[in-house]
Amino acid sequence: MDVPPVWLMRQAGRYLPEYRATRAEAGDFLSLCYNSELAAEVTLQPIRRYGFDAAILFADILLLPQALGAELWFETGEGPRMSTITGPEGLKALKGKDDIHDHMAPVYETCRILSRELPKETTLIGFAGAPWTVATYMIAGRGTKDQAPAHALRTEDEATFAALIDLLTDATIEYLSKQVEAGCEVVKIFDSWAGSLKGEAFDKYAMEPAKRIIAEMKARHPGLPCIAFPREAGDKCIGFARATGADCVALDNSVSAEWAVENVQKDGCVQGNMDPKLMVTGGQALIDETRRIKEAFSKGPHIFNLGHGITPDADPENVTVMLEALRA
Ligand SMILES: Cc1c2[nH]c(c1CCC(=O)O)Cc1[nH]c(c(CCC(=O)O)c1C)Cc1[nH]c(c(CCC(=O)O)c1C)Cc1[nH]c(c(C)c1CCC(=O)O)C2
Repeated sequence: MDVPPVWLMRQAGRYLPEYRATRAEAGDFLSLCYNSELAAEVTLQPIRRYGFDAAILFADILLLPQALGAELWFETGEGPRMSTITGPEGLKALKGKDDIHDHMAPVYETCRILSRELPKETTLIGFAGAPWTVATYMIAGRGTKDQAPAHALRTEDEATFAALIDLLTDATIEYLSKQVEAGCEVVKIFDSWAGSLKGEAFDKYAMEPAKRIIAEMKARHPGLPCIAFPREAGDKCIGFARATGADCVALDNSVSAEWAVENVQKDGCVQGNMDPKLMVTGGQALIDETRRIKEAFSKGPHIFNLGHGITPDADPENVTVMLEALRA
């Protein structure tokens, strides 16, 4: 059986002691994101330790709204906090799609350092949040369980909501294009809250923006591979690649590998989808599940990954155990 390429979402992160040391040197998470040398260093750490096939740029999906003028900070132990957009005035106060690049210059510099320093065989992945997911944070000012404030704006003032999605779509294209010009070889669009859009709203606000971003990225950068991650979209993953032009659909662990083979992998490459908890609990279950997922997806194109990011309580040794089981 062929060994699939492998990398992990959040592979640079708090479960690694060397990440925690570099983050302490930077001061805090956002300072780390904007310190090109240190952001490149934490991107490289899991590559040195594990030899993953891909490195993902170290940054965050919420840097883009910050570049557009939103306030952003992280509350220790809680997560991101932002200024809120509740109506047309909030939207009007934002900058234009082309006004983000001075703010993002350190991120582009991180890409340039990485494209010099990564081993030739390691693919550099750039990324952005999908417009819907980024909008949920900009509207609520924080992470929410059910994205209720964003759904409320969508139904109560759809003109403002749709204009925000359009701005984010356009700005994401400019942002990702610069990442590619600076050396990223693949781009990934994270739609972490895609699952809370239903029916026509999913088509309009998850599928359409992804389609527009991917079409423009491919027009500007012919042949650029694009990964889409419509997290917890379930049945909506069926046909998602064809509808959006994505070359690969990243799967969360709410769908079974067997279901995904029949319904999603038949159209092209899939990425995923081991439960991140196994990186905490380890043991024989981790080895068995690694082999089971590898085997299940072995008849078609597959990139091994988790269904969501590796968590801070993961044991770094379990990553080695997984890699040995996968590469055996
Ligand atoms: C929703 C979202 C965010 N950021 C991201 C998403 C989409 C994917 C997902 O669903 O996880 C994406 C992201 N965030 C980060 C990356 C870097 C690349 C990677 O290693 O995958 C990527 C691709 C670094 C990060 N982004 C964050 C960390 C932890 C920062 C730290 O305290 O050191 C990292 C490594 C912080 C962050 N950033 C965000 C939240 C909600 C949090 C707090 C939760 C947490 O602490 O884990 C917003």
